[in-house]
Amino acid sequence: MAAVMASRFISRTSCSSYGGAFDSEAMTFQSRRVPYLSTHATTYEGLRTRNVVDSRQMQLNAKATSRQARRGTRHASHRPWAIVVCGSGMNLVFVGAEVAPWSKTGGLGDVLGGLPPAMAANGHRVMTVAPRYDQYKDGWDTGVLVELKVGDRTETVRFFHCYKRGVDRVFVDHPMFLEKVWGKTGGKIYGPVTGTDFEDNQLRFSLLCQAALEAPRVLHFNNSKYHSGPYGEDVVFIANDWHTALLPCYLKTMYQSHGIYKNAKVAFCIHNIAYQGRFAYSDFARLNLPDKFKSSFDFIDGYDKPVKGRKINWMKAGIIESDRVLTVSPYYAQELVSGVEKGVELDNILRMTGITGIVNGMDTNEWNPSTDKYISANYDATTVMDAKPLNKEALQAEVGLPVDPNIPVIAFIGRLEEQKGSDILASAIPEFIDEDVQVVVLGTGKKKLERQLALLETMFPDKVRAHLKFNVPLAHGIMAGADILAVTSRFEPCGLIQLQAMQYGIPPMCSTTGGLVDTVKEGCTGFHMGPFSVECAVADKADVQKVVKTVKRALKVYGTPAFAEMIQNCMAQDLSWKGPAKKWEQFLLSLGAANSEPGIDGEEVAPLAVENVAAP
Ligand SMILES: Nc1ncnc2c1ncn2[C@@H]1O[C@H](COP(=O)(O)OP(=O)(O)O[C@H]2O[C@H](CO)[C@@H](O)[C@H](O)[C@H]2O)[C@@H](O)[C@H]1O
Repeated sequence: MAAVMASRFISRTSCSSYGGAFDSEAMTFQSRRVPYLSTHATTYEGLRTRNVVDSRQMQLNAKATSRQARRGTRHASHRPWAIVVCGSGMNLVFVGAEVAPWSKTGGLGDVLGGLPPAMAANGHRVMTVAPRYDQYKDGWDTGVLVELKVGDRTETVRFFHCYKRGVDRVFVDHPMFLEKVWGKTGGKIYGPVTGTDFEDNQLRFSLLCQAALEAPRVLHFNNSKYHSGPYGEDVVFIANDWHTALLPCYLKTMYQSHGIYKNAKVAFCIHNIAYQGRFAYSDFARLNLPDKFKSSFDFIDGYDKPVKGRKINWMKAGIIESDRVLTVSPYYAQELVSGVEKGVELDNILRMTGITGIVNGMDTNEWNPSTDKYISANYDATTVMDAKPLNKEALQAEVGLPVDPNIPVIAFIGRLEEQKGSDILASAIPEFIDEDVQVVVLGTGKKKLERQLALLETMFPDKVRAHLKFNVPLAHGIMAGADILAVTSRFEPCGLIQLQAMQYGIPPMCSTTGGLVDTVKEGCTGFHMGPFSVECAVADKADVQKVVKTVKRALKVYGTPAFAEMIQNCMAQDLSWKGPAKKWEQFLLSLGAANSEPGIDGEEVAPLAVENVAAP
């Protein structure tokens, strides 16, 4: 440990000038730390020390630019897509286990894909740090390596990078990530099969947290015309879910106690409290943290998994050790502090720390029915009624259901886990399938839940299709072609699926929980079924009836002027990250990190940039 700590802090003394001139001195510092890398580094565009800018001058330039932007006088006419100029803002570093489109198993990846560009568009300097699970075509080798103490070994990680939509996308390269997934990012990020952790997950995510703390200090980027050099120390880290919960602990013990990152802050965002990272108490030793942190991790529950009795709980520590905690909708924030059931035994801690809810936005570049490359007939609010039958026919043909645009199609898309209540839907289907209706399910997850849906397809071959895959084009095809989206979640922190549905003119039919309450209005943009039991062992009979009743109610409205109005209401909303990004800005400013300033009212940088589509 000591040796690594030493090498870590040498950089501090040898780079005392940074924050001043981002020049070749900094490069020398890079080379000193990792001498055998200097030649690689010079081949990397992002690391070249062209455009040397004095940081103070740079800030003044940025402020002037920002003022011009507010007056609307500065547009990059030579690049018609570059419609944004940036203010001085904040230095933001989002850290997460997945980042779409490079890696995604669900909504966490979407948020780390979509929110950072929206923050960049508002004038902030933004980086994401996520593992390199694959050989991403667009991720370049920075040639920068750091050594980190992970468990009882010293590991070397290498940083890869690309700059997209105003965001520095940093990927942490290490065999613990790359060799696990190796070209198949879907579903293998966390374990060999759904619901099972990789044995070394604690080490993998310890490595991610430490690498994320190094990235703003050691990486020098000149891609943006508004910012250059390293991010430095006045940074706000945004840690997402339990995988990143060690970040505030390492920040305090490895950096702040040595005078580094003194003014940095950490916000901890809960996307799903059901996954907390509970491990054996003895595993605390693997984390290389001083004993004083033990109480933040200490946790006792009544479960036998992964071990009986006393445990460590990563999320608990993340909540306690961060500066502030937030989650992805206001209603979910209320639920989390309401009691043990919804707060999953961390409600007491959250009542102590407090928690803020900001509803998620969605990526309206990826999900735009008027430009969607995956759908048969592109449309907007004025043409939706003409396009829907065409897209429905295409969907029915693709999944092998009888092609008839007059039959209403109910869709379900999601991870097949108890949270999403696919078992509740499966129990309800036989009770409403006699109606004139078809059901299309797209999901992958627990084998038991997959089998249940596959069986329904066998029982009702002309009416039910279960595609047990992770299939992005089909997800888009479903959104364009279906009429109603069933969201049968037992709990739902925010939910992006209902936002995507509304964006495509599909009124969701949803349980009354979490972000579904904040985003779907009964009778206006969708149908509410009422709250469901969070008991996961079996599908509660009363909840099954709520689904059956609401399906029948929705089918009565389908095809009427009231339904057409709901479609219009759905499509009239601005569901993009623009509004939520402003709320995030207010929240992050309230942390008071040094040199934090508001940004500007921006649009997304390069909204149509084709290079944003990452491909393994
Ligand atoms: N089989 C499949 N094929 C293709 N695409 C599929 C798919 N299954 C799911 N998806 C996609 O994955 C995403 C799912 O996002 P959600 O937010 O609805 O749920 P998730 O529970 O994963 O996220 C968690 O984090 C997010 C982000 O904060 C919260 O909104 C949410 O409530 C919380 O549970 C959507 O983009 C959806 O289109």
